[in-house]
Amino acid sequence: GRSSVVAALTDALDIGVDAGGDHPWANGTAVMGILNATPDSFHDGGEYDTVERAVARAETMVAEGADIVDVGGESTRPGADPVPVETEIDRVVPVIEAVAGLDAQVSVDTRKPPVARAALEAGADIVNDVTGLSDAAMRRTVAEYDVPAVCMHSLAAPVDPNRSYAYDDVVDDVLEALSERLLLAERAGIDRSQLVVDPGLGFGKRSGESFALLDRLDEFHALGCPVMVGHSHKSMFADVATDPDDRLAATVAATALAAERGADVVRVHDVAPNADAVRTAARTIGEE
Ligand SMILES: Nc1nc2ncc(COP(=O)(O)OP(=O)(O)O)nc2c(=O)[nH]1
Repeated sequence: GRSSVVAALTDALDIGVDAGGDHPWANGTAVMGILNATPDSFHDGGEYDTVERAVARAETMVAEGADIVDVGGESTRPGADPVPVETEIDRVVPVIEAVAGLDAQVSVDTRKPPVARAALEAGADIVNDVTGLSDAAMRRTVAEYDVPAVCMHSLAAPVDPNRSYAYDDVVDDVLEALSERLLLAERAGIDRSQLVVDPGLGFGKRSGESFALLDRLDEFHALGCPVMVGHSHKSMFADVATDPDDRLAATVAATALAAERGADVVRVHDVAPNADAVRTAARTIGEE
């Protein structure tokens, strides 16, 4: 049943989920295609290391049905090399300028306020911050540009995959942490209706915890925002996949489950198969 945290949040907030407006998630589950302009992203690092290759990839993803293209210039995987601001800007801005004209919204996946600002100036529509807008300067930037922002849960400390993080109940703990982030954002002048929450699968969560967050994804609507989930090819599927190097089928299955549980955005590498899963779920539950 609903946890006490969810009940408390729902009563306290008592606001409906504002998934409306002209946002890509306004009608059903939106598909966010991942475009990693990095040399070292865990799944597809280095594949789109020139602007031409990145733009071609974006065009393919839009043709396959991506509602949003998420452009990232720094890998978030544990132990990834940190990227200087200027380098990250040099990676993402030319791609965003070239992709902004496609028939999809563009999000910038960055934790750095100057990169977000440069990306927004270059035509990005959405800020995707894996630190949950933890930097006050990022909150000011999102408020100033008045754009939608993804507020993802990840642990403040660098993630050490060997350390087990003691959650009492991972869903309750992540819900409470995100609720605090949303209040901080509101204090910075960001309207809750421009925020999307994301439990951050794999970020400081062990496999079982990521699956619990996926199972109870709908409870995140208690925060009053659309809900996004990123699971594509992640290590949570390592011991689920027949071939450990091929996690596509597990990813697509999880997409269907997330859509059935009310996900407003799914963040994936392979757009066409996951768009099929979204439509399959919508057809099954009668939303299409
Ligand atoms: N909102 C959101 N953003 C994210 N950004 C990166 C990754 C990690 O995946 P990927 O970008 O493919 O790998 P890397 O960080 O190595 O580039 N996961 C999420 C996620 O789950 N949610």
